[in-house]
Amino acid sequence: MSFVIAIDGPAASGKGTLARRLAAHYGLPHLDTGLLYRATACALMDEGLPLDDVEAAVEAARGLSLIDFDEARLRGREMGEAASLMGAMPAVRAALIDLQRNFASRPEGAVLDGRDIGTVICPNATVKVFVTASPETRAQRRALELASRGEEVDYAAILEDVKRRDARDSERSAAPLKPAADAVLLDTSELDREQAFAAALAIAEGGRMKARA
Ligand SMILES: Nc1ncnc2c1ncn2[C@@H]1O[C@H](COP(=O)(O)OP(=O)(O)O)[C@@H](O)[C@H]1O
Ligand SMILES: Nc1ccn([C@@H]2O[C@H](COP(=O)(O)OP(=O)(O)O)[C@@H](O)[C@H]2O)c(=O)n1
Repeated sequence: MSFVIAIDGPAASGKGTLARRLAAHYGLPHLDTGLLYRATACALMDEGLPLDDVEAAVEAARGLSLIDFDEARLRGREMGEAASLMGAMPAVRAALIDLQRNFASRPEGAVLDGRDIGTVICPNATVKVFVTASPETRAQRRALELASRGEEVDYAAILEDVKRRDARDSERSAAPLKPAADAVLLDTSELDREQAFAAALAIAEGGRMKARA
């Protein structure tokens, strides 16, 4: 039976960390779909094109190749902001659907994390988790992450980034950030990485058992 786990949530909530660990636990492939939006923005920047050029963004999205991703660059602060501009363009979202659904349709299943996995990309996922944490907690985690990557960090500016991105992602017309009706909410504000993983694993096991029954 194919086992698809959809993890959604706002910026720096811990989606990627949980998705990676669940994928390793179950031996499933993992796709961080935020990287698709980040790589689309990066392609425009590299060509010196404005980030509101919809046609160029769609072309860049269609031309993405998962194996070419320079993750260190894509995960920088500037690219997160630019990616959310890409995510607000319905045509860019449409151009990325097939790649994500193909990834999710592997026979064994897959783990995908993003903003619209449970609502749009994989509405029939076996398990859906919506990960949240307070904006202050998320900004703190992102600041530590960026500092560990060698970026200069300003906590107040990162908190502003997180709030601005939350608002843009939640208020856009196409696939806004929101929990699917059948998603389980997981607030990790008070949980360390191990506790958050244990909670996510319990949710995943619950969904797996239910699907088998
Ligand atoms: N429960 C947690 N407690 C503390 N730090 C965490 C927790 N979950 C994730 N992190 C850290 O927070 C940062 C953002 O997590 P990440 O999984 O990349 O979030 P997202 O994919 O939602 O943007 C990473 O540096 C990660 O190691
Ligand atoms: N499935 C997805 C994934 C990301 N995105 C967009 O891409 C941006 C970057 O996503 P990300 O998951 O890499 O960002 P973080 O949550 O890691 O900060 C988000 O702010 C969204 O606007 C999206 O619209 N849909």
